[in-house]
Amino acid sequence: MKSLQKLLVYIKPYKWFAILGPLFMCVEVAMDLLQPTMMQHVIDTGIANGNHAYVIKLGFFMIVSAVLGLLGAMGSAIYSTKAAVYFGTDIRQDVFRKTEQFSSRNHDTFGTGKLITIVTNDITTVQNAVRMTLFILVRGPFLFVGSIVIVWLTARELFPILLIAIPILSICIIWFSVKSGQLFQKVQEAMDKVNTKLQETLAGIRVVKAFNREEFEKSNFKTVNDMLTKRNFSAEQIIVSLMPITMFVVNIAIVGGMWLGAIQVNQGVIQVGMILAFINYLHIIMNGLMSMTHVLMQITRSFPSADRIIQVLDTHIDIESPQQPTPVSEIRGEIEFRNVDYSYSKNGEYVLKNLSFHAKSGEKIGIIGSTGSGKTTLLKLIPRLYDPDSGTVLIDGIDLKNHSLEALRSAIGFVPQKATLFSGTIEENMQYGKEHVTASEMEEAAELAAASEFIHKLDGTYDYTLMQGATNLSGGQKQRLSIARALIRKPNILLLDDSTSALDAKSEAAVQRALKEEFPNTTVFLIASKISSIIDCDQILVLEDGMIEASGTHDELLMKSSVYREIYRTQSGKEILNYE
Ligand SMILES: Nc1ncnc2c1ncn2[C@@H]1O[C@H](COP(=O)(O)OP(=O)(O)OP(=O)(O)O)[C@@H](O)[C@H]1O
Repeated sequence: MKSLQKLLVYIKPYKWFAILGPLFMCVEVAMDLLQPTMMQHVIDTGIANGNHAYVIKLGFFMIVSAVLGLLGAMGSAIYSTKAAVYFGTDIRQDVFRKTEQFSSRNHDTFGTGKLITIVTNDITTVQNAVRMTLFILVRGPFLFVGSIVIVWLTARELFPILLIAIPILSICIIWFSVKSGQLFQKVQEAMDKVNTKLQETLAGIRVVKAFNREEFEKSNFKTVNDMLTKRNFSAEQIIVSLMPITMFVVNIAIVGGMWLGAIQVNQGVIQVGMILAFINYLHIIMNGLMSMTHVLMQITRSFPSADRIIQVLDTHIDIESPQQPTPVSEIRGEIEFRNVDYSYSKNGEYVLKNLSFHAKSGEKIGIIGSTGSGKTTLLKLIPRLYDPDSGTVLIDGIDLKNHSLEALRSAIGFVPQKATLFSGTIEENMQYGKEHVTASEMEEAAELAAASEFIHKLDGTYDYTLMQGATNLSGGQKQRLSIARALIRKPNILLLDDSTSALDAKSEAAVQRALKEEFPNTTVFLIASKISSIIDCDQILVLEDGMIEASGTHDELLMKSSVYREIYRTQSGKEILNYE
């Protein structure tokens, strides 16, 4: 409820549409309410007395009121829809902007499946609730209250029937609205699971096929899909069973009205036209109540959706640029970790434990260690994708948290473990590295990343279009493009997370050489699984279970690190005998 109220600020810019919609609706409702009374007069005054002129006159008024009603309904539909659609568009834009600002930890908390459900389903649900509220909510109470008032004024003899029927109808409607709200919350949760499963399976479809796991995934998907169907079914059942129940109550009321009316017509108290008008008003009352119910259901259904949207919009972004960053003319790339601890979950085990090291500007730092020892996590702390739980990371002697986030990230070239490229041309992907990139800059970066040769074989070279996930490139080609994209910005800090693993030995050597010769002042962090990839580094960090087991040059580590020696022995087949 509160969340929906909070979201209503998004209607402010479209307040005129939101006012005009219900105003037009008032015209329609007024015209609808006039019809039965006019009909009553046509029967009781015109037809009963053989007054043809009166019948024609009222018939003309009835047509005019029907046309006005139609115009009112159209105007209301147009303006209500405009207000609701723009409202939804603005929220979608803000939710997208917010998720872009999310830190990696914020992302981990929500999960991609849930975020997609929020941007697609939840916003549409809230948008529909606003549209229906503007379009129908005014209509429902107006028809309802208007009919009751008119029956009181013109057919008071039949009013007792309403006194019984209306409370019964109201109780049914309130119960159905509350129940449907609870059930739709469960529908949304089931929808999250379907989205997450779908996204995961589609992203990994090649692995699914290669391992012949189609049947397994099919049955997994069936489980979550069946759950969604079951919950949808329960929720929809509630909605569809409301109409027959309401109809039943109204029909009983009509029978009661006719019975009471017949007695009074016999006694000469009322005329037949009044009974017909009363039955019409009963139908209008039911229509009004049904409209209100649909809106109430849509509104209660939108509560959980609004909560989830607000959850995103109100999420505290745990990594933000400082209000007053320490002014620096240029980030040189001297990096120091001081007693850094990091854990992915608040009370979880530390992935990095009391980590300390110092890298001078322009140094090449190799990182090696067993799987899950924390290498990638260490790298991710440098562009502040995560912040340490304790300890400090300093660049050029200044705590990372005091650097402008934009300036910091602009100084860094990052090549993630999994080469992530976007659908679009190669040039557009290069522009991720540098916005206004020239043809010669692209060529230079591609050359350094050993990507030029294969790009020139592609149809359209830099205009070649990559499909979603760059599935029309090989793993090695994706890696090279990903490296070129990082090099194109001539970064002062370059982070390579096992980025040459899919390159052949010759290409890897070419990239290593290019880094050394063309980027002598760039501090490079190079995670590798092969010692040969980091053998020439100025400093190598050996990570073991989140701690630095040892650091030094290749020769120093052969002397002092048993872990490093073991890796070397396994990879080269050589024993090192002369260590202390
Ligand atoms: N987003 C995450 N949420 C929770 N735990 C994570 C997350 N990412 C990594 N971890 C855990 O943190 C630990 C270190 O992971 P990390 O990716 O840093 O290791 P790594 O040394 O780079 O491994 P590899 O050599 O396999 O790439 C692992 O135990 C991993 O399960």
